[in-house]
Amino acid sequence: MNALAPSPLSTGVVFQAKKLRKVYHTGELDVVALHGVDMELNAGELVCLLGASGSGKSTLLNILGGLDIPTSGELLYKGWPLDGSDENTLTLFRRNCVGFVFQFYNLIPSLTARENVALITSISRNPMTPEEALEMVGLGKRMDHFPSQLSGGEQQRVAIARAIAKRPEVLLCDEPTGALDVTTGITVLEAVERINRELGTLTVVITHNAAMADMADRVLHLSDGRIVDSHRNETRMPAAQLKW
Ligand SMILES: Nc1ncnc2c1ncn2[C@@H]1O[C@H](COP(=O)(O)OP(=O)(O)OP(=O)(O)O)[C@@H](O)[C@H]1O
Repeated sequence: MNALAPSPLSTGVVFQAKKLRKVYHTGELDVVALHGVDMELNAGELVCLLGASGSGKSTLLNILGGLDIPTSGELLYKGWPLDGSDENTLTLFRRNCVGFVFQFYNLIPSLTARENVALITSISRNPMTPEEALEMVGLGKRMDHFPSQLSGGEQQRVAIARAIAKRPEVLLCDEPTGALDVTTGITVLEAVERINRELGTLTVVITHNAAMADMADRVLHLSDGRIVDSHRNETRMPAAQLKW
């Protein structure tokens, strides 16, 4: 089966990056955001990407999600190249295989939670219903509310429901709790944790917050565009028990 078609989740290595390098050219200045990243991400893992501001976390996540391409190096998604050498592969990958959650929720204000999610389910090939997706993030009772009637944490959970409604193999979250207080942030992380556990979605979460790393299977530390440390947690702490 084509790995880029919607399919049951796979096992084994999902992403393989070799010597991934990203240089931004701005005027006369070249900024090297990634300095040769090597890594593998496996099916069903919950991975935390930690690092200081400017260390290259968003650059790496955007490349993993097919929103950007590396300047050089190799990136394979289940053997398919995501390095820009094949635009068709990138398009299919973005459409079928990956869901994104950003710090700001980017919901359409004039649509209800259900309608925001339905925008995606209407163009996906094997989606959940918007109701199923909203139930998964604990918003079964708020489906007909507009974004302005929801708290920040609830809006972020709608954004998560929208990201996972197409049943992507990969969920990429860029500072999903960055705009939220601790208690609300934890409800969002609980939703992420549940999706990873129940759907088996490979989930990568960017954070500045080292306390969040305890909920992950694996923690990758980025510094100055390099992975400087990678460790595996023997047990995952439930998101509800995290403190920061
Ligand atoms: N579009 C761009 N053009 C030029 N430089 C960029 C661009 N995007 C990022 N950079 C630079 O690349 C480096 C890595 O940025 P990146 O956003 O990936 O870091 P980050 O770890 O996600 O930071 P933060 O936690 O602040 O979001 C930084 O030096 C940044 O200024």
